[in-house]
Amino acid sequence: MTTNAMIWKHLNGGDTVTPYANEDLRGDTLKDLCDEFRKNNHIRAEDYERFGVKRGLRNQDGSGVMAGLSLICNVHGYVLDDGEKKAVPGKLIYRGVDINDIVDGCVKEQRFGFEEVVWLLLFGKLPNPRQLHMFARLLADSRELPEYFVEDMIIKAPSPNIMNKLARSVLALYSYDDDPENNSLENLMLQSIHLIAQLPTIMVNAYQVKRRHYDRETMYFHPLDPQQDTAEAILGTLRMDRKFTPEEARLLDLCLILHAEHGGGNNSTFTTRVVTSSGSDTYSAIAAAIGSLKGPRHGGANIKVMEMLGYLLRGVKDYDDDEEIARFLEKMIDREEGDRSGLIYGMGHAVYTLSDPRALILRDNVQPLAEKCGLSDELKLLEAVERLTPQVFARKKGNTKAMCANVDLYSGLVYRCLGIPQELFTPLFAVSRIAGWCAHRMEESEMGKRIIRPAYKSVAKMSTYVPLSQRE
Ligand SMILES: CC(=O)SCCNC(=O)CCNC(=O)[C@H](O)C(C)(C)COP(=O)(O)OP(=O)(O)OC[C@H]1O[C@@H](n2cnc3c(N)ncnc32)[C@H](O)[C@@H]1OP(=O)(O)O
Ligand SMILES: O=C([O-])CC(=O)C(=O)O
Repeated sequence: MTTNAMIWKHLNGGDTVTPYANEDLRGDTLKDLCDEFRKNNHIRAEDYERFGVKRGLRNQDGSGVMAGLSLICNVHGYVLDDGEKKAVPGKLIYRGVDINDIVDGCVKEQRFGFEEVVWLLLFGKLPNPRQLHMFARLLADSRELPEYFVEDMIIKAPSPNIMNKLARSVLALYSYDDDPENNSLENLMLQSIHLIAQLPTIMVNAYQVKRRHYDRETMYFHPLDPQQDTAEAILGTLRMDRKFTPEEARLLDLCLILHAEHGGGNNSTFTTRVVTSSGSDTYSAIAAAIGSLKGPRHGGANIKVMEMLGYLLRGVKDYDDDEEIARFLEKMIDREEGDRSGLIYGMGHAVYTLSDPRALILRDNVQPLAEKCGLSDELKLLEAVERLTPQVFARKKGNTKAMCANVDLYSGLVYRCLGIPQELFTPLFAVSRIAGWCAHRMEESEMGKRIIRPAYKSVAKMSTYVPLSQRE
């Protein structure tokens, strides 16, 4: 019997009752409740325009409403020419340094870059060799979880969804912290370093327990090796035989570099800033950000891309036939194919127009690997999605707005080449993006100085209070 059922039984004097009376709710009652909601809740589309509401905090041209100043990142996707938005190739700049230069530097020197990026994001300047060495060792030494945390919080409370488990584990770490409510810079720094180091450990442990509990497979709890950098630690604890090649670890490291930060306005980072601005604790802010990233329009799109690929592989007969693929994509937009959401995952972006630099780097890296990994058809189809979606949109919606592949289109193929299970794709995004979240939390806490509080225009009509006995 589940805990809920037991509590329910207790409350009902020993009679077993369905928890939350779900059985009753599933029938007509639930339908009636939803009908009641629909009857009383409708906002006319024209009212948004009438009251100048910036839906999704967007200006008329799709650009984001300016919500703050930041030193951390610049996401450059268009230029304004005489007030008009002009599409340009995308640029991603961490603390003034172009992401392409960071990647090229690490590739040239054949070394890991994630630790360097975390330092850069948190402190504001590239580390020197001594600082980098010290910081990489500090992160490695901080990866262990508190005593009995895995037993009490992960093994005893598995989740079928690793993002859900990450959020719950981060919240649970609050009670293992001696000073969780202290929002001084020193304490935020300490908590940030611990969380950045521990999230990969939580992810792998949560996955192993999920395997055992839900998939009835063997789970492995390999000890951490304090000599390993983040990407190596992930592969070394995830794989049954603990083995991986330096090339594999560097490819995973590349993914971590690319996902680490994306400005203050992306949904999960803005969530961090919103929660931080209320003065709440680090665990609440990071758990909320994980919840945001999980969504299929944000980081969760990397799993949805693979699901979409499955629909394409099954639904398209000739993978070289652009017309057939385009027709399938049109049906996806019309909610007749795919997951019926109307979305083509991995395509489109709130800021980028001609290109997302991360998607280009990931595509360049997966192209030479796809055949060896047995993913040639998958790559061919994703390239077709990238090539054809803008045309399909132009045909369907009659607009020629520039639209590009985003970071989520090719990341899943890279992970597949590394043998990483699909359910870890979004958690890996979180393991990397937590660096950006922490940097923004510190910036918001030190420099924001105002609770974030936008307004909602009320369009409700006044109505008189009617005593209960007189209501129909
Ligand atoms: C890490 C990341 O978060 S990257 C983004 C990952 N998400 C995805 O890949 C999901 C698919 N893409 C999308 O849903 C969108 O492109 C987003 C969420 C990324 C950006 O959304 P927006 O900034 O609102 O997009 P934009 O202003 O260009 O689009 C407006 C219209 O095009 C639609 N649209 C944009 N992209 C897509 C898409 N990939 N598939 C279907 N429709 C789309 C929007 O739903 C909207 O339609 P409407 O005007 O009829 O309401
Ligand atoms: O910036 C955005 O809106 C989404 C995105 O690409 C990210 O968070 O990496």
